[in-house]
Amino acid sequence: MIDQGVERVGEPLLAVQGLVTRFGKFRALDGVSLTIGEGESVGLVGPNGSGKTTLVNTVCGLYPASEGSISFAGVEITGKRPDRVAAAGINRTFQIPKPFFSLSVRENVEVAAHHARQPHRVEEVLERTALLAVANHTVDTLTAAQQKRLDLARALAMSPRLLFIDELAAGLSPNELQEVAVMLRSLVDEGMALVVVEHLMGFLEQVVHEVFVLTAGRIVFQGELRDALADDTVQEVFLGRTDSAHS
Ligand SMILES: Nc1ncnc2c1ncn2[C@@H]1O[C@H](COP(=O)(O)OP(=O)(O)OP(=O)(O)O)[C@@H](O)[C@H]1O
Repeated sequence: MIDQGVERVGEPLLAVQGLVTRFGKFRALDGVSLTIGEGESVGLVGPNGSGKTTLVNTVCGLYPASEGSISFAGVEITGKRPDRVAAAGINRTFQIPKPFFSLSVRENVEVAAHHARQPHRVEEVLERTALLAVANHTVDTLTAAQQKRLDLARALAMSPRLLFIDELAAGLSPNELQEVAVMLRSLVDEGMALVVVEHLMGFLEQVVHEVFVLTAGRIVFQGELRDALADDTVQEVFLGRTDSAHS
């Protein structure tokens, strides 16, 4: 069982303080501090290699924190195993989904639901992620977009309070992107907190309230997306790719 602790009123849902993640001598995260409130939806943007996935992996317990602390709903989770972090209510999707390929879509979601904090309706998750029609198919028959939706379905089946979305949009068609944006927005409307790692600003602006801009393992901006795009430091960070960042 995860350390239950006592949830304090007014605590942010996620509080990251002075987080450093080292690979050898390289500091992929170099003192990241941020808070995310219950039901907030934020974007995490930054150039390739700036540390976005490392931040997700460190919060989720896949990488050990070298320094700093992470607490969730007032309970320290620094150094907890990924399954303990998930049991506490933090789930995530992967840039490259890792389903059980020999199982059906429904079985994949059932496995995740088995570990849920609260019993969850598998059929509801399948419907919500538009996978009901292929629920009995094995995963190796799915398109790339369906595999991404399955990854999201598995995360949702665990009833997270905070969900990290790691570049879900890459490789989706404009229609699929729009559907995913609407689905994520509905999760936020229902009170789930979201952290969306994404390069597509047009997608982000439909889903998040504000963004954190990360470069070289440090947060250099926090605020509304439109202010981020007008910020000198942020423009410098994206120098050479500012145009595509608006797409
Ligand atoms: N397991 C690892 N071992 C060694 N170095 C790593 C590891 N994971 C990430 N890094 C390095 O840490 C830095 C941050 O990588 P990370 O994947 O977090 O960046 P990112 O912002 O998510 O990039 P992208 O947008 O390309 O996904 C990079 O220099 C990367 O090479």
